[in-house]
Amino acid sequence: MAALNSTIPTVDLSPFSDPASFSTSDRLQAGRALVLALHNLGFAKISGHGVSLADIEEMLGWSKKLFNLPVSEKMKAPHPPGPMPHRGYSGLGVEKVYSTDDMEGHAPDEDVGEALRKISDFKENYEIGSEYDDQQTNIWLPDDVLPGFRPYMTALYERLAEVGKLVLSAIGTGLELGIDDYSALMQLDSDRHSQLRLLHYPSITKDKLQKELFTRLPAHTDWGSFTMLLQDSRGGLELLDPGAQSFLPAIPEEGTLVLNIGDMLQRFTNDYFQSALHRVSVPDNVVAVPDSGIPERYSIPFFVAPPPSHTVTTLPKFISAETPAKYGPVRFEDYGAMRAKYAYQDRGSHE
Ligand SMILES: O=C(O)CCC(=O)C(=O)O
Ligand SMILES: [Fe+2]
Repeated sequence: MAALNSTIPTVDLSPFSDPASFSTSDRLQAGRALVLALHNLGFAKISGHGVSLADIEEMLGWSKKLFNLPVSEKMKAPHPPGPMPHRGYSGLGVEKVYSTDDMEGHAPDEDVGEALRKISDFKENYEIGSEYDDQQTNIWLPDDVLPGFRPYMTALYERLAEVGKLVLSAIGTGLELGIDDYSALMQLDSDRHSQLRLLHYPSITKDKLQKELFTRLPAHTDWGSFTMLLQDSRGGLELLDPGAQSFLPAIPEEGTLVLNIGDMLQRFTNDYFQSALHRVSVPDNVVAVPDSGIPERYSIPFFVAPPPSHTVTTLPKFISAETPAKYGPVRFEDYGAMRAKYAYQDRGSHE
């Protein structure tokens, strides 16, 4: 079921997306293949997830339409100055992604947010949540700026939330969880509190990247349950192989999504699945074009997350004498606030 593709396995989830055509034992086999990949690496590529090539083209098409708008139009749906709500448009250099390691090692009087910003992220992003989210309200462009964008993205959110459920059920099947453990796993997915993110990395000269004034996206882990990501044919996403301690490129493969474990599934499984450290760099084979530099890139991650009020605890099944508990219970909302604290310059009420 798992095929090797430049060492990142691709797992076919058709037995879950098209259950009528497959047997229970096909589902078990596919689930086990997924669990094996996630246990070994913390990430995998998935196919057979039910999102067609035409859907993928359409998603990237809308994202391009959005980012092609003049900045003055995009700024009609501005992300607020602080980290919450994490909604709307952020222009180049506004949001800063970082890892927990980056938060440490600063002098007590140092402005950590400013120190992190010495290298800015050369990307623009637009954040969308569920229309039914009771904590964060979407920030939409006025309808006449990009007609059809809001209904398309609202439907896309719902669609990807379903794919997220399918992935989680494949994980639960592969782990062969009993009914109670399975329902605890399912609580790591709230249809209303996940996040759809549109990302655009404009072209940039190699010189700028080499002088280390800018990065596309520095190494970090995602803090939700898991992430499903679509990238265009340019590539650039790299994930750390924890065994080899080297980054593996997620070479774009038509129709596949990249799945990576986030901090909540790591805690839930006591490191049986490790949260994948990943970054966006410039693929080795990319040729810089004179004047414009390295070509632009688009990606669309969907972050599956628990409800904000949910306290994530490790499943006893993953605790033993050889693997003692590593993590205490954590309320997802508190954890997210801690991780997002420096993402925007105005740290809002989370300071
Ligand atoms: O653009 C990508 O491929 C990665 C995006 C990502 O890791 C993130 O937004 O957390
Ligand atoms: Fe990420």
